[in-house]
Amino acid sequence: MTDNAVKFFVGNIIHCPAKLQTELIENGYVAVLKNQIIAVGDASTLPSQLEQLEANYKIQTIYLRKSQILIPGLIDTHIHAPQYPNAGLGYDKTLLDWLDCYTFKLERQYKDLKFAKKVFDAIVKKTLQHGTTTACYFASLFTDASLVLVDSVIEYGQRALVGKVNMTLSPFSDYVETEEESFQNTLAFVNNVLSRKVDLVQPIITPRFALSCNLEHMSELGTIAKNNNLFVQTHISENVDEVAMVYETYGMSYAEVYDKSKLLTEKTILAHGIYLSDDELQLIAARKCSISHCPGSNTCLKSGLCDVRNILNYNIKMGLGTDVSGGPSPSICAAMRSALTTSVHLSFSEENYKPLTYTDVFYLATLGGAEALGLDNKIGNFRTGKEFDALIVDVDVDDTEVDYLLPCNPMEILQKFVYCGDDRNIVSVFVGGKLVKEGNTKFT
Ligand SMILES: Nc1nc2[nH]cnc2c(=O)[nH]1
Ligand SMILES: [Zn+2]
Repeated sequence: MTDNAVKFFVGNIIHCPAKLQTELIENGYVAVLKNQIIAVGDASTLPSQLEQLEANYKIQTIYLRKSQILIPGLIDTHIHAPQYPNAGLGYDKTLLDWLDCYTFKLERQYKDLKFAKKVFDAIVKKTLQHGTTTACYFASLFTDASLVLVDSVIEYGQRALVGKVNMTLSPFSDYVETEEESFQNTLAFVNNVLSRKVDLVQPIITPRFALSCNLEHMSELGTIAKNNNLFVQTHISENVDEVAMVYETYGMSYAEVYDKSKLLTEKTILAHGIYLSDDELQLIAARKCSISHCPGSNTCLKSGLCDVRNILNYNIKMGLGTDVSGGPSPSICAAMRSALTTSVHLSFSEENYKPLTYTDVFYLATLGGAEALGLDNKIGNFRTGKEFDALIVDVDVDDTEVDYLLPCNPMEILQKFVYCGDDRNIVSVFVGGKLVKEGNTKFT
């Protein structure tokens, strides 16, 4: 497609204009110039739109089929790129043993930058294939390997936050760093990423969790985040043994530990949050942090059932995370399904509990994720002025899970995609207006 052309995507469009709200623009259009959405509307007004623009721009029109919908790109708010080779493995353990027996042993291997490149190319390509237009990555403890992930993300055109992992406490003497190394290497990583001046990619400060860093170290990392206006990501309250160990170590709640380290800000993404008390949720809400819900991981590591409805009631920003390889799947579509299952399971033991619906998890996977990552001014839905991160979803593709035997209306197409779809139903993926995955869509 020509770069200075205005592209009109015409057909059925579904997005979330606000928290937990879903809008269908039936027979609508989204007009895109370069990376930006310049107009959204009803296709009946298209002739007058085209007339206005034709004098100055080339026009390209992409007509969606009846079995297709245009939706915003999916957002993974928590994923560990180096753990991808372990996806599907090690679920005989729970969190703390899983870290020692499987995860650290794999993560130690990323001094080998050839191995790093192979894995990072694979995970970036795979997540894009599954429609993840934005990912918030835990990269490696090693700075060079973390920069290899930045290379892969830039090469394949994904939008991403990438963090060098920090940990000074670990069972392995060759997989740990001193506080000084952590501080210096984090600064070097941040400066390297910022110096590339790539709009799509930003560094994020990444203390692993309260059991791998001490208070002083976490405060220093918080200072780097503050001085450079960066986001912070870490884990919180994922597993009962972990929560107990944090209390034993610090004599205060998990959220208080991070608050004491000045890590709780409106630019903080906390993964899991299953066992947070009301006081902790109030504190997290007051600090305006986000929570990444990782239901696939919470199930496979037998961590527990996270009550999303309860967290949303505190007005805490929330998105979905695959948490590969705590979670087995790199797909946010799978995470949506897993969030639905978890919510239904919660409803079995709580009277009058209203389980999440397919549109609720669609919100979490799109605008919710954008809000959690502080990117809702840029992406998350099809508001004019935002960047065009989008997927064309088709439920009538040969050789997939979905047989399209009876016509579906657009909301049913979304519902089918959420419950039955996979990457084969994502026929086109756009990041910042650029086509990064092309399926069987006709460009006219
Ligand atoms: N799920 C998960 N939880 C963690 N807590 C600390 N590190 C990790 C990790 O790598 N994965
Ligand atoms: Zn994680």
